[in-house]
Amino acid sequence: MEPILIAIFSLIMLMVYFLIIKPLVPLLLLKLQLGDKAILMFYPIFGFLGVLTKSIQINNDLMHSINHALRKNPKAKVILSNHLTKPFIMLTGSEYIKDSFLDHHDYEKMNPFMIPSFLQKGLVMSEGESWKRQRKFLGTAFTFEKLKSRLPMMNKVIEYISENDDKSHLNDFMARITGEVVIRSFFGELVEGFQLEGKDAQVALIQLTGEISIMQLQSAYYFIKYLLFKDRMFEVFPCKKEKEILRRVENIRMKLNELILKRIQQLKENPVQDQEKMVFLDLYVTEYLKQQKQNEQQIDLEEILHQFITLFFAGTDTTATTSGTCLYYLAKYPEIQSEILEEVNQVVGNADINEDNLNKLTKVNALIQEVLRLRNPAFVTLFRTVKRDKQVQDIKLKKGWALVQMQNASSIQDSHFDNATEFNYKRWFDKGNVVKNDNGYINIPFAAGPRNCIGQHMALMEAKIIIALLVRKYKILLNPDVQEVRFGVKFLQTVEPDNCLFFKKRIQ
Ligand code: HEM
Repeated sequence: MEPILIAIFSLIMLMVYFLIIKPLVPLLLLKLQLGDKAILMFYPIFGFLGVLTKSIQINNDLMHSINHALRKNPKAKVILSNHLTKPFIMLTGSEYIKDSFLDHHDYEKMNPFMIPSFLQKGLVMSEGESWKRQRKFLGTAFTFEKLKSRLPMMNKVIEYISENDDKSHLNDFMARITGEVVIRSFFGELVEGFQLEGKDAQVALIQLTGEISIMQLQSAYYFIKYLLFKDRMFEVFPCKKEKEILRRVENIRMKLNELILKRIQQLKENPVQDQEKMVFLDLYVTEYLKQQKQNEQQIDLEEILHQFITLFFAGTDTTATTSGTCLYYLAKYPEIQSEILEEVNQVVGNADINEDNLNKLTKVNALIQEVLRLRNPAFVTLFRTVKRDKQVQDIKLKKGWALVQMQNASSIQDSHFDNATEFNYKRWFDKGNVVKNDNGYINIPFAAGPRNCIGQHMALMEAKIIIALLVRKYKILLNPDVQEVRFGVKFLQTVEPDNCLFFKKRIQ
């Protein structure tokens, strides 16, 4: 009996050491050093994700606990938490965030997909020279000037999907629109009627990427596997669900590869001459063929495929959730909805949204800015690992620690916005003086620095058209059967439940 008891005792002591003492001691030392500048939110095993989950359970709002702590202690520059056995540093002070964004080479992003064959070689995950080359190459395609040729396509997609979707699931409805826009922006006419797994391509991709990204939040088994093995988690003792996901990933990869190869063949025989008409794939294939001719191959098929998945992953749910949250606020505040409808009728009338009227939708723009300030779906950046011991302002970070930037932390402080926690879209009408004590890193919903969001113009363009066209066509109402609307998390900050809104067709 005794040896068994000793073994159990030793196991418990080991667990206490790894799960509590090991991450907690450096956090306590940091707290001692930083005093008021640090808030300690230690939560054994689950860390930051445990804080969010508890905040949803108690307050119906994933950000409540963190925002409450930050407002109570406006001097705080950092939240100290844990990620299983490691210290987890959440930067909240704008100077700290600035330093870490500028020194981006010192941090490695953790792949949120855990499947390296899907995203790893694209812009979000790549590093060093490969990231620099991709950023430069794609940067030219994401300017407003280049994107404006997509406006007719966006109008068409929104019209079609809003007419045909049953609109009973807000986030699905929005993601069908934004997913289709990304697919068409990448592949153009090549994807007409394109299906994956017997479904419309964007539906299959949304389902798959959604399932993968929330797996770790759904069961402790996946969560601990993710913390232990990261992007190798699917390789280690895969369960039935993981094997099924890997099969779907392979199937989708194969279908996308066929599409890319088809375009390579088409452009070999018949190159596109007009740069303005090129979708993202055409830009890639043209460069790929040019490099092949010059024997200087840098882009390969795998990169093109990963880039598509990257843009789909980065551009679909983010824009969908932002638009969905805007619609929720319009339902909650009917007077704002009337003001927005009046603007749309005056500026756009019955026409499509084009380059001229898009920029005159100042109230629609103000609504989106306010949602991004207060309810940014990307409430923190992707998790990072610190690559080497380094200093950020007065914090000494150790190699291997986990870190995120809370890019909206300053947005809820009265020192930067009047009545900061109040939803007031009118604050954005006065363009000049919205942000107080601004150092350029206070209102940064799309992050900042060299690795800021490359798709921000596209996101704003899409969200404006979605809101304008939907408000013109439908009266947006809160579903009376839904007792409580909450801000939860489906990888991103999301309005829940999914059936919280009604869309009642307006009499034309
Ligand atoms: C409202 C919608 C959006 C929001 C709030 C948003 C937010 C962000 C944020 C915060 C980052 C930095 C992430 C990090 O460093 O961990 C980022 C990066 C990125 N976003 Fe967006 N995004 C949106 C829409 C889009 C769209 C529409 C696309 C493209 C179709 C896109 C493509 C990207 C890419 C490729 C990166 C990585 C850039 C790099 O590392 O160089 N995003 N986004």
